[in-house]
Amino acid sequence: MSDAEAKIDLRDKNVPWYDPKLKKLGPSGRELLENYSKIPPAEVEDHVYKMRDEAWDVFPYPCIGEFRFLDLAISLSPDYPAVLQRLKSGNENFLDLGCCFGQELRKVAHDGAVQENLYGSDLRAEFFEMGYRLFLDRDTLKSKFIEADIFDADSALAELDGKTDIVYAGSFLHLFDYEGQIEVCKRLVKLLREKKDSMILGRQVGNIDAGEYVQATNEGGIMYKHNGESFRKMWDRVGEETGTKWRVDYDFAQFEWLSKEERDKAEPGIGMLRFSVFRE
Ligand SMILES: C[S@@+](CC[C@H](N)C(=O)[O-])C[C@H]1O[C@@H](n2cnc3c(N)ncnc32)[C@H](O)[C@@H]1O
Repeated sequence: MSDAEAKIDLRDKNVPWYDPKLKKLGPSGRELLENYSKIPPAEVEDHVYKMRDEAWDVFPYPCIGEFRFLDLAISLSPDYPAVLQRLKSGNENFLDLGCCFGQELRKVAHDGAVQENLYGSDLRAEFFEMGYRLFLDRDTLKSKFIEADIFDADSALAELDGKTDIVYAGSFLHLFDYEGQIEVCKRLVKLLREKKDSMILGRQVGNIDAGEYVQATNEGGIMYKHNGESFRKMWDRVGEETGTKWRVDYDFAQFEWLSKEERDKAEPGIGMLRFSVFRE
């Protein structure tokens, strides 16, 4: 076991991806906690620290250690207005895949989506409990959470096969190597409704120089970091192997939350790939 793996096992906080201090709580995260969860503004930060540390003990992902679970991303997509319109209609289903706290699901619920049509899914059901406690909505949220391993074709997620219109996959595909990502995408093809414009949107860590990188927090220790073109090629292959066609829109940007100093120290070429993949 490597030193990093041992620290992960022990939930050690002395790792570069555990920020002792919240640098800045993004306005969308704060808005959600104050207006959806009705937490008094002066109590928001203490609540966030407490819940972050509890989630760290479930699994110490960088998105938890760096508080990125409150840096809401779905509404930054250029496709968000159309997605929201579709989810307000009451005719379409939404799945937040690898939802962790389910923050993006809460964002669309808060923005007016029909809650009964929203699903969250994760390998670790402990995160669903954390989500209710973070957002204080156990008795009000009408959405459903499904415990499932995305690689298990017989999991409870099968109830959504062919019935899902929109999938959000935030910081999810990058948990796997290239072949793992292909397998997940094929599973998504099965989950999505066989209809033009059923779609997947999301974001994940990428690199201008696409390829496999060592990442201790990933199962298997490898993260395939895409650039836009490699991501598009992956979907071409998924299409060929499933007899389907997909259009990929993307943008790639440097991590906007890093200071200039942190950016200078970061891995060369690293950035965030944001994508929307539409069935044709
Ligand atoms: C890095 S977090 C991303 C959380 C959230 N989607 C976001 O955008 O911040 C990845 C999540 O995927 C879940 N996960 C990891 N492997 C999985 C698998 N095989 N099947 C389903 N969920 C998985 C983890 O438990 C974790 O909650």
